[in-house]
Parts: sequence; C-alpha cells; structure tokens
Amino acid sequence: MSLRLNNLTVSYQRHPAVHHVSGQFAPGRATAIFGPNGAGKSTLLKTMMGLLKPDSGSVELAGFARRDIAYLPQQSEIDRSLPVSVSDLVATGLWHSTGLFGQVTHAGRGRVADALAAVGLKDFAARPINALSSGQFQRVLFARILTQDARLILLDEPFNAVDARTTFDLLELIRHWQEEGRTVIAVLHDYEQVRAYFPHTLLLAREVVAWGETASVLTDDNLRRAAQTAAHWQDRAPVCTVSGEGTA
Ligand SMILES: Nc1ncnc2c1ncn2[C@@H]1O[C@H](COP(=O)(O)OP(=O)(O)OP(=O)(O)O)[C@@H](O)[C@H]1O
Repeated sequence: MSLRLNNLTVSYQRHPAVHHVSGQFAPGRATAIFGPNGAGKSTLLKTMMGLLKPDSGSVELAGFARRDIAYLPQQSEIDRSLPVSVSDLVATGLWHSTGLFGQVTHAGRGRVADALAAVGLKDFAARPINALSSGQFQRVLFARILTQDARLILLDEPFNAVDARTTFDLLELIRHWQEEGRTVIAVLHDYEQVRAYFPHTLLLAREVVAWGETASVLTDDNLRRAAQTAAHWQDRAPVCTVSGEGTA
C-alpha cells in the first residue's frame, strides 16, 4: 500500500496553492503536514481525497480502495445542525458494508458501541450531535473512523478548538493506529504534538520545503525557509503557467 504525489499542482483561479509537489507518504506511519497559514495544507488533503482536481500531476493510491480512506475536514466545514444522534453518525462509518440506506446489523451496532467506548463516549449514543461540545464531537468523528476501519486516515487540523484532555486521548489513538499499521496524515499547527506523535513530517510552503523524519525536517533553518517562502508569495502570488481551474 502506498500513497505517492507526482509533481502535483493545484490552483484556485490559476493561482497555485500547491505547486509541483512530489513525494511518498510513509506507509503504516503518521505524517504531519506542517507549514505557515495559507501554505496549501488543506488544499493538498482535499486533493488527495479527490475533492479537488489537480491542474497537473497526480495522486497515486496503490493498494488503497476508496473505502479504505477516511477524511476528517476541519470542524468549521461540518454542518452539525442535522437532527441525528451520536450513534447514527458513528454508524455512517459502516455504509460501505450496509449501503447508504441499509439496516445496521447486530454486529454493526456492536462495532458502533465499541468505537464509542474506545473514545470515552460509552453513554453518549442517544445524544443529538448538536448537543455536544467541540471536544466530544471530535471524539465522535474519531469513533466514526474506527467503525469504518479505514487504512488511510486524513485529518485536517483535528485538534482545533478541542480541549487538552481530548487532544491527548485522540493523539494516543493515532499512536495506536500506527501500531496497527494504519497510515495517518494530519494537518497540524502544534510543533510539540508533531514532534511527540508524528515520526514523519511534510513541511509545506506551497512547495515542499522538507519531507522526511520529523527531527530532520523541523529544523530552525527549514522553518525559517518555510516562513520566508510564505512571506514572499503572500505579497504577490504568481499565476501558474499550468492552465486550468483547481476546483473539481
Ligand atoms: N476555495 C478557495 N478559493 C480560492 N482560494 C482558496 C480557496 N481555498 C483556499 N484558497 C487559497 O489557497 C491558499 C492555500 O489555502 P489552504 O487552505 O490550502 O492553506 P492552509 O495551509 O491549509 O492554511 P491554514 O493553515 O491557514 O488553514 C491560500 O492562499 C488560500 O487563500
């Protein structure tokens, strides 16, 4: 199983947000995508998920089917007003096996209960999702990933507006996922979290600044280069010569 980016360029109105990015994610490990604001991190994740179309280059998913991939967007992009319960939402992680309108089986209900227990929300199954705190809601979304049994897990700033205890518990879950050989790719802003839980890092500033083992990537020199690159393009983002619009 591997996930490789081949010379990937993704633009909005021809302004590249991700520019000629190539490399391979470490299989069965956790990689952090780290970089300044506007560096293209979310754009890259959405492109890997197939939500944005690249102008050029490709995302090569060898050995992963679509059903193996879980994607957690930023909480701000999720509509929580739907009148569904915690267990209903977690059960949507089973839709690959149940079909969109299929009945959840007894075994499926057991998986939902196990997933809720694993994220510390055993007694929350019947709670409406709009009656949860940000931290509790993030636990529910991680439980959904557990029921899906995803092999490739993409997380966009999963700990934004999440309390310290929940962050710690979910980071431990990410550690456990690696022990199970799952590939985790997460956009993060917290340097200490990256160093403690993510053996690999892609430092992105529209282009790859560095990509490899976290200790060798997050050096003062590389971080300075990433900040300088960001300052440069924010003044005047160039129009890429590659034609096409990024939005799928
Ligand atoms: N829908 C869009 N339409 C036009 N431009 C966009 C759109 N989404 C993002 N951009 C621009 O693309 C660039 C990369 O944005 P992206 O959200 O991928 O960065 P990021 O690294 O995730 O940023 P942050 O850390 O601030 O969340 C930014 O300049 C942003 O303004």
